Amino acid sequence: MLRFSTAGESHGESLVAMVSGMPAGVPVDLEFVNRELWRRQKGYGRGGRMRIERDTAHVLSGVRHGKTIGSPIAMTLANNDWKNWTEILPVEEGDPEKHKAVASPRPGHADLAGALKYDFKDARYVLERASARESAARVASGAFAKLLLKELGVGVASHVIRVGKAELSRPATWDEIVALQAKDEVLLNCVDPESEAAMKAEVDAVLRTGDTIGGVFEVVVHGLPPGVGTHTNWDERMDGLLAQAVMSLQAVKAVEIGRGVTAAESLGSTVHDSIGYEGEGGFTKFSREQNNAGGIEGGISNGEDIVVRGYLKPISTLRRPLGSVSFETREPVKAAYERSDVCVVPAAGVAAEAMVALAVARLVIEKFGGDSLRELQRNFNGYCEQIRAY
Ligand SMILES: Cc1cc2nc3c(=O)[nH]c(=O)nc-3n(C[C@H](O)[C@H](O)[C@H](O)COP(=O)(O)O)c2cc1C
Ligand SMILES: C=C(O[C@@H]1CC(C(=O)O)=C[C@@H](OP(=O)(O)O)[C@H]1O)C(=O)O
Repeated sequence: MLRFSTAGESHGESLVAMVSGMPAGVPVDLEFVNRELWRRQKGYGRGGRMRIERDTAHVLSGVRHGKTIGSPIAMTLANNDWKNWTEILPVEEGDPEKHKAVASPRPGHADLAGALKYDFKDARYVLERASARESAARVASGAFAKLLLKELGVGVASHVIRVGKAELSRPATWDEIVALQAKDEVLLNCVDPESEAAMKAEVDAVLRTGDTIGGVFEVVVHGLPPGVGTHTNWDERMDGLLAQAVMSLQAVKAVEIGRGVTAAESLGSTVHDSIGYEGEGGFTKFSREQNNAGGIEGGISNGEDIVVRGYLKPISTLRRPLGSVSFETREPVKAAYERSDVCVVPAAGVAAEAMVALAVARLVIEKFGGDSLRELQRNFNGYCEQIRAY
């Protein structure tokens, strides 16, 4: 089974990622892994921390001579900011003068709930791990899942469809979304320049007022055959696994598959994707005129693009902080503020690509099996032949 886990605090020495269950023989392009990390650092509205970090994966195991060897892949990603925090977060008991406690919890962050739960008077010990810094380790792990999927002709990409009130004005094609990934500059990762300008204006407004803003990203999986995932058990359904994978990202508060949200207010006759039989293209001769289902029916991929949207709340650390209460005095105070992102929709989209790639790769490995890429590919191709001849 493909599994991954991460360790590391935001201002600790390093993030750690471990991916196990990858077949042997998958070509590993480290430049690609590092470019994925670069993409996650970008986007209009990110804070000062992203000028300090240069995320790079240091692979310790599981790869030899440029290919996976079937054993767990362990990676570290250094936190450049760590050295600036050795006095604030001393390894051993430090100078209390220099230890700046986060003692006025930020509404919306994990500070208060975490401090109560772990019995801390300093929410810094909570935010260190709650921080979305951890999503860099997810992206490094997800890059390996993408490399595997690429060998089967499956691609995963994301774009931004909303920032605040500014929405993408038209649907995007797969080619447009993929083209965004090749760009050397990332503004709001939007396929339409006019919509992107409107999104930028939303970010500019909150930059001026000391506020923050959320939005919606969309992740698309292209080239996946029908039949991945299953209806037979609740915890093996592809839609359920994708929802958990994306919802687990910091600040994602809703996940939508296909047109899930508007489907709830629409008639069945307009929502469901009529089935045709055109005899050309695709994995089978069956075809759809639209893809409101987002490529999943009954928890099983149906051969259309998988479409998953993540809805992000606005960032909770505000330059003009909300009201809070001091842990020490219990008096009303303003919530803590040091520095912060104000908009992270493009970055969250990149992290969600990684989560989606990991979830899909897990189901692909479960279905097609194989300890080596060659074996997996043989099983995959055999199945594709079978459904083509159905
Ligand atoms: C890429 C990314 C960057 C983030 N940056 C910040 C930030 O700078 N400041 C902040 O308060 N929250 C930031 N967040 C969100 C918090 O990590 C998140 O709100 C917090 O951990 C509480 O979790 P929850 O929102 O999922 O409940 C970021 C989220 C993502 C995905
Ligand atoms: C470090 C990253 O994001 C961080 C996520 C984050 C949070 O609270 O989630 C808070 C900020 O950290 P800092 O307080 O050090 O500025 C972001 O920069 C990253 O994305 O790599």
